[in-house]
Amino acid sequence: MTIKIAMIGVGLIGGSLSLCFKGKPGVTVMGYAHLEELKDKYIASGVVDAATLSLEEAVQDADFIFLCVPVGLLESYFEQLSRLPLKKGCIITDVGSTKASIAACAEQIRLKEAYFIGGHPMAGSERAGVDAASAVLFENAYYVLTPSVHVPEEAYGRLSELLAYTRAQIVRVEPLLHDDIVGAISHLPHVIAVALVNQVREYNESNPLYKMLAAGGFRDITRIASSDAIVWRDILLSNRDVLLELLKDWNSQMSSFTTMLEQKNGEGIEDAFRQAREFRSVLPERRKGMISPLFDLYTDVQDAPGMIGKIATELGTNDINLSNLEIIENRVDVPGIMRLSFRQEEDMERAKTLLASLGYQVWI
Ligand SMILES: NC(=O)C1=CN([C@@H]2O[C@H](COP(=O)(O)OP(=O)(O)OC[C@H]3O[C@@H](n4cnc5c(N)ncnc54)[C@H](O)[C@@H]3O)[C@@H](O)[C@H]2O)C=CC1
Ligand SMILES: O=C(O)C(=O)Cc1ccc(O)cc1
Repeated sequence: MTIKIAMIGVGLIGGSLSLCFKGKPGVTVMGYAHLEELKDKYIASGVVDAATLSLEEAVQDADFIFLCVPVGLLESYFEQLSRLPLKKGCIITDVGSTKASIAACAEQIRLKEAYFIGGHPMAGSERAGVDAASAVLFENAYYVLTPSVHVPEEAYGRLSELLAYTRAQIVRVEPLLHDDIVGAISHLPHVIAVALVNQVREYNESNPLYKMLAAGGFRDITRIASSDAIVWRDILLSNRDVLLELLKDWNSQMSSFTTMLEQKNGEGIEDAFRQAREFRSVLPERRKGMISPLFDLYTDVQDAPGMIGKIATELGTNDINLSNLEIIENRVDVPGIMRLSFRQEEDMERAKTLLASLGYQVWI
């Protein structure tokens, strides 16, 4: 069986998806570029099998079409696709960071013989362009899909099956709920990071010592302020209503700090820090992701480097899929704990039995 995938926009996300699919049995990836120099670059970088400047040629006979352009261009591409001859049963999906506007567009322009399923891989970086693409970008991340009621389960299943190549975990979410949640956990933090960096940038104009001393921590917590301006302009404008509400709440959080400082309310400041720490401590600790937890197993660590190799080999030999392995060190002079995370509860149970039989002390 052959599968043709058309990638419309081969940047960080389109390029990373292409790398996940290219070379898989029967799969060919065709990139669409809107500029001649990009077409040559896509081919030269080896992320796609072929590239074209013609949208019609890119999508001809495609089984899957991925729209990987900035959010502000999604509707125009969707509309163009609805007027092109597409393969019967073709699945069009997107990777936009907002889901309500493209879902509304797909609701208005009903495709005849193709299906639209909105998508959002919940992983990325502050980098942009095909040079930043990576085959492992989505591993261990969540991948949101927002199928409408008109999409048959068969089509949803076909897309989920293809996305298994990304090694991400599929989560089904309603578009409006997606935008509310992602607005709070991703879009608002980007706004805050940019505002914070710009505030310090302005202070720095009168005293360059700000920049000099801002190395390290400040740089780390504001990493996302280096994200692509066009991509983020489109995301914020597309999720404008949600963000306006979130910013009202953010302003009231800031006002509460202003009041506590004016009133020298030390107890209130302590409470704010304690409440934040408590909630943060129950956030899932996996590096990428948002909703469902992993299944975790713990064991004492005597010799971390040696044990990691041994345990990973034992699990691999027994076909147990380990999702993540982490050493949690509390103090430098005290042996830490190893956390083994599994996507499937069954894998965790099998690992527990296996490691216990090998003499390891394990607990959940
Ligand atoms: N940056 C991130 O970490 C994430 C981004 N997304 C979403 O993925 C989408 C793509 O973003 P990135 O890959 O980060 O951006 P990018 O800038 O790396 O890639 C965008 C691609 O679209 C192409 N493009 C720009 N204008 C075009 C046009 N008029 N016609 C055709 N192609 C055009 C660019 O040449 C580039 O290949 C956006 O909708 C974004 O919201 C989703 C998850 C994570
Ligand atoms: O750089 C980071 O950490 C990100 O926040 C990446 C990111 C950007 C946009 C998305 O829609 C999802 C993930």
